[in-house]
Amino acid sequence: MTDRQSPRSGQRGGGPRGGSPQREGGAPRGGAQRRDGGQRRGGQGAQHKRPDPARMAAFELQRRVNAGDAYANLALPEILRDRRVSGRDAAFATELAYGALRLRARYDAILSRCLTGRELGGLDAEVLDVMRLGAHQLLGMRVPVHAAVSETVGLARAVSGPGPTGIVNAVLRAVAEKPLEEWLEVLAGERSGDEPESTDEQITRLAVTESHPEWIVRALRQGLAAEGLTGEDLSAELAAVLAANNAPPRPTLVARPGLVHVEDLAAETAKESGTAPVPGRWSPFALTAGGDPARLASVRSGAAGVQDEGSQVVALALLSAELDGPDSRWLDLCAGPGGKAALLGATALQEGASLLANEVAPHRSELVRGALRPVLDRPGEPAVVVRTGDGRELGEELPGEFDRVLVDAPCTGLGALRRRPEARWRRQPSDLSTLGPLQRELLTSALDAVRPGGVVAYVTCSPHIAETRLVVEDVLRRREDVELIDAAVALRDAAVEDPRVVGPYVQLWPHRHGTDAMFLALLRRTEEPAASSAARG
Ligand SMILES: C[S@@+](CC[C@H](N)C(=O)[O-])C[C@H]1O[C@@H](n2cnc3c(N)ncnc32)[C@H](O)[C@@H]1O
Repeated sequence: MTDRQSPRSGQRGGGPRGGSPQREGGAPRGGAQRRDGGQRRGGQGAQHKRPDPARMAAFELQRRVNAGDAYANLALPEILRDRRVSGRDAAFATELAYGALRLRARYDAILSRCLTGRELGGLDAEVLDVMRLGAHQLLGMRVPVHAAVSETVGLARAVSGPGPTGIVNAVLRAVAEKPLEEWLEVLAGERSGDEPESTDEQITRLAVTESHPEWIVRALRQGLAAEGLTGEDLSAELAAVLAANNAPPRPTLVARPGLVHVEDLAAETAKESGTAPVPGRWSPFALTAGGDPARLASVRSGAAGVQDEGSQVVALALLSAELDGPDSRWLDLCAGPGGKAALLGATALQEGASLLANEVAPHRSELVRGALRPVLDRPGEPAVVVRTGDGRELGEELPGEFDRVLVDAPCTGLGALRRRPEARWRRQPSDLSTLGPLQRELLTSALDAVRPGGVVAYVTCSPHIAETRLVVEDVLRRREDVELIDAAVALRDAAVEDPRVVGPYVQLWPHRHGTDAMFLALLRRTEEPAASSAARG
């Protein structure tokens, strides 16, 4: 234990980090270093040597994700372990596979322009995945052309036999003829006449050049427009957020208050990784560091964890919101896997509050238990407790019981696309029709569970207005015992000094804040529970 640094008294941990997101893991540009320490020989003799394990690992991940239903972040560690790929090779494999997954639409558009007399869809799926990996080495990783082409041809031979090697070689050589900037101009196309680009044209163009499904480009545009952006500002920010989604973030750590001091965690990470950690830009408990967080003793003990700064600051904003009366019973209604619950639980322990962390999925409530392990099962009251159950029922079961409630609602996750390379291709607009009613019911239940005068934070890791402000406005319309309070004020009190964050809703953005695109609304109960039920009826 260190001295008690509370979210409500903590100081910001240093100046703005600034700069754009870094390349993941600092992978080498000229091709991976071989596990035996030898340097790759580029093109010479590559036709007859086995593909290197890093590229094989990247290919296997592509296949598992594109042909199956694997999640890249879960499958990759297993693949790297099985293929004994580690260190710089693992970083190379990660950057290669994640980049090819994220930028699939961009690369497919380029590859199809380089395929003469054939349709991309007519290629074997394995061959197409090999080509995507080749394209990313050439255009996204600056691997020298001879190495990228010959290694990719070797990979094609290893996975599909000699048949496709000719076409892979020809297509990649054509890809290599232009740098990325020129390809992007080609994809953007020549527009004739002086007519300004229409919104639909802009969305179609960006969907290809920035590799996102059109419905997501449209949703992000709407989210930015909801903040009052128009014209060139809107276009510039839309392009910036899409680009930010394509840049892998470095993992951010949280030093859970009262369990480890952020400066001690910084010293630990510096020792472990050999690189200087960078203090958080917003959260006083955040730092960004190189190396593998899982190797840190503080992470293994649960005193620290990996947590995006956006997630940290929305939880801190709930605790900063002004409250009259008691402030000792907190609820996290949708707690799995437990990142925000762990921050709330550590603070609860410091401040003598209790926390009920609720999660509907049993396997995810086990994850919550794991995240909360340093603060669970402490003798005496108040306590940090994990419950498995449907959050929609909690408002009726425990009406008016809590002073502060977090609803971190299940959502499309469109705010975290940069860390989930396949998510943009898996999510569908139809997901909103199941999530919308659930989000409304969970928020309603949270408002029933909070006492009059208490505060509810409605949070999503999505900037899609259908799951952010429209949900809140709908619920507000149906109840007379709830008022919206300015989340920007609470966020400022908690940590975030950014004049661009204007209430009452708060929307963080990866291109502005370097965080996931977290949404936060704060609502206060104003009447007795009975009145709320009547109003809901
Ligand atoms: C966005 S995640 C929460 C993330 C979490 N707060 C954290 O910081 O780690 C939403 C969670 O809500 C859970 N969930 C979905 N439906 C629920 C329900 N009816 N009641 C409670 N939890 C639910 C999901 O299983 C998921 O774990």
